Amino acid sequence: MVATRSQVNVIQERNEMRDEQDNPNLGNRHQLRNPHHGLKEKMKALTQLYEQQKQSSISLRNPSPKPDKVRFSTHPSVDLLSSGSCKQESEKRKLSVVENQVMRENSMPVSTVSKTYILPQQPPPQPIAAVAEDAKENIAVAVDGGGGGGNAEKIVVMRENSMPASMVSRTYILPQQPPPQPPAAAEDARDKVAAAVGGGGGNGEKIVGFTCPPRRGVVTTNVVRKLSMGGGGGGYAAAGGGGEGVVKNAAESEGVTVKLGSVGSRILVFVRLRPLSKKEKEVGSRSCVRIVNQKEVYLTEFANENDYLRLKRLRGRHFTFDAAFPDSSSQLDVYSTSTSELVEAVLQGRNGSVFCYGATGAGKTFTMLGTVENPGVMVLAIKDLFNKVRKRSCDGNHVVHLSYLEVYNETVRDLLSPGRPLILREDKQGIVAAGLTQYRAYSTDEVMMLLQQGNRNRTTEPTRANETSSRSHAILQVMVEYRVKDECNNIINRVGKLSLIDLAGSERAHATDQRTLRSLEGANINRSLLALSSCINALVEGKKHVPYRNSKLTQLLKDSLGGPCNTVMIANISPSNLSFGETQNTLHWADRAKEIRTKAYEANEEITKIPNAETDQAKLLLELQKENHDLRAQLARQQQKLLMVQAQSLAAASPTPSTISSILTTPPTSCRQKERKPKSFLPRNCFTPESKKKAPEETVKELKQTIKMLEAAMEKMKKDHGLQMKQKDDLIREISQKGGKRVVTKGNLRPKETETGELKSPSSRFMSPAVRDKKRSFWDITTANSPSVVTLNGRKTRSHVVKELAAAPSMLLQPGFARQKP
Ligand SMILES: Nc1ncnc2c1ncn2[C@@H]1O[C@H](COP(=O)(O)OP(=O)(O)OP(=O)(O)O)[C@@H](O)[C@H]1O
Repeated sequence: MVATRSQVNVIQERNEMRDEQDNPNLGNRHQLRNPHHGLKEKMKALTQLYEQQKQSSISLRNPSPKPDKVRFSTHPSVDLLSSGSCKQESEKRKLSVVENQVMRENSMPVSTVSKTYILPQQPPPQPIAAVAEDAKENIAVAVDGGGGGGNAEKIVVMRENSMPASMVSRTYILPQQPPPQPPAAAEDARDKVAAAVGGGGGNGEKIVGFTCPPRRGVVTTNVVRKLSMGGGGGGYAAAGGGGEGVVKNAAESEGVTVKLGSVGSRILVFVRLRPLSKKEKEVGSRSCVRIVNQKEVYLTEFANENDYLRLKRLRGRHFTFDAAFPDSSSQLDVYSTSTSELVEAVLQGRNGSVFCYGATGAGKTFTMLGTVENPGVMVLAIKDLFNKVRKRSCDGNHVVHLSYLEVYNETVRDLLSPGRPLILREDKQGIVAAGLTQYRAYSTDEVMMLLQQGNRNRTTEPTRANETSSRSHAILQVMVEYRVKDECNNIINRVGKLSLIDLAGSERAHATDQRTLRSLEGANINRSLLALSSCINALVEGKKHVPYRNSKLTQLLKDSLGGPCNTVMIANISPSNLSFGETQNTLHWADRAKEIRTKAYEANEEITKIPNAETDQAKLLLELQKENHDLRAQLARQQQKLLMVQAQSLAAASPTPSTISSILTTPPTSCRQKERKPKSFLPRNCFTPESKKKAPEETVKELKQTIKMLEAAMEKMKKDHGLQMKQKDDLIREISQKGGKRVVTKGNLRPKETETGELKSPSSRFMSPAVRDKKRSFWDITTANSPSVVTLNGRKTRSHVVKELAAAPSMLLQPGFARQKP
């Protein structure tokens, strides 16, 4: 008969209480011996209270002849009737309550305590009393469940933290992890412990807890691994998911979030369970895998029907991973939990690898490639990548390159342009397949097309386990190059590489196909997978030499396993009990792989600095261009001013309207010059892109010359202006001198008629400048459009104006104003 720890404790307490009664001095010793004394005291008090309340309710229902003699307070330690006799009575009752309980617990049928599942959920901190209450409830469940008796399986689900030690029937804690040993030896050791505990395979549940001390350089997850062997009606039927005793857990509905870097730089391991296939259902296979809490995988081995000795014996194992996907998980669930962060990291210039591992037909290709309706990780990753690239295209330039290869029978082949086998070479980038085609991809559709093309070239054959079994390992590599300028104008070049690997599945060789091509393929696949396991072992054990060179596959995976890379492993498993061996093997290696640590790394980033001298010259060029622009604007303003002054002075000095109009309308010399030769002041290519190609010194020289020319032009204009002013002054002086000698009258002004009696034309009267000055009219000004005829003084005369009027089109020549010809 198996006694639970709680039962052992209660018996112990009873003995201690008796000892205390016999010898009160033992109280101190008891306290020292039991570190949980306080908790137990409280538990005891609570148990008593519970019993007291039960008693009182019974007594209320069946009133005793002396009902008033015993009354209970709400707290067991406070007795309202504190007489000496009552105290004795209550002490006696306390003892009898404990005895009753022990009796009941001892009489519980063993088969009722069949299993204890520990959920790693962290409850909020509770007061000790609450914990004790919890514990009591759990005991009650376990004990009361016995009422049902028989072999019925009872499952107690409780939180890890709230579980008192007394609840576990037997817990063997191995004090120290034995030195690293080959997997088979480790397996053996565990089995031995289990066998020792399981004994003859009685009815009771035996639970063995392993607490592994942290390995060298390994992050421990503080999860108690359990190996359980049961017999009879108990055992792992519920864990097997065979339909009986299904454990429902609220935590199942919780989302699993796995953050890169949140667990250091170790490989993240996920497990994906596929649904039972039609074929498997037809042959009546049962599911032997169950996923609980989205992280834990329970594997059950059902006994062989022909093995009558072990018919009732079940063997199972429990594994914990970063996440475990049940058969109902969608492709998107798998992608977003396992790979989406890797894609983001690749855009930051980091390397990432995802590889699917598992037995043939376990669902590796389905996870990686998927179908048209259910695209897998490769397709979803590429879609996501291009979406992200499109969103960031405003920041810089992205270039996506793609390659797709397979390793078949230890030869590497290009799937995008099949041809001769490729040779692997090691260079500073790592192991590369020489001559592998790198396609530049511009869109998701294009990549999809390339993928389809590559998959058509991939070697697949129907096998016993899978109609379309991949007989090769396929590696799709996507390289993303990202170029951007930072604030200092430096060019940052980031290169990230994402490797998506669909491994071939191993299959057990059968005697019948020993000499077939399939068996040769199988042998090669197994060889490379064996090489992969050796590498995993070496990496986990921290060995200096990792045998990557043992196979082409491990050579290609060197970066992903032990290099600077974010690596994700998806272990695919079948739920069928017929594939138990393969599933156990896969889970075992996945569990090992969890402990591989990848190298610390930084983003593959290259910064190209633009030399300071170059930036200085570029700055100088810009400054000079700006200065040039300002000077031109300034010059234009000066010219405008100058023109205004000229116009005003001329208007004041010379009444010739045409002169004024010509000044106003005719652009200044410099402007005319500019019009004719627009590139005379500035170099032809000052603002053209070619100017960038010229040496800055040359540009500076040209600009200086331009400035000089502009200054000279301005000087000339000033001189002209001064000259004109002088002329004006002379003219005024002359007029004033003439005016001083004779008085100008109308008569004087009128020219004397010639002796021939010939009358001068009226226009001759207007020869005098004084009169001309006075008689300026609107019409004269309008003639400004006429071609300028300049006199000696450089001014126009009215006669000229009149002459011109006939020729020049003016308002007078407009209809209604037409001048009659004499
Ligand atoms: N999660 C899943 N949901 C539905 N069907 C699945 C799932 N996983 C796998 N399958 C189906 O199981 C069968 C085998 O899967 P798959 O070809 O992916 O196995 P595999 O591990 O790649 O095998 P091999 O190593 O021989 O290539 C396929 O018909 C596939 O559609």
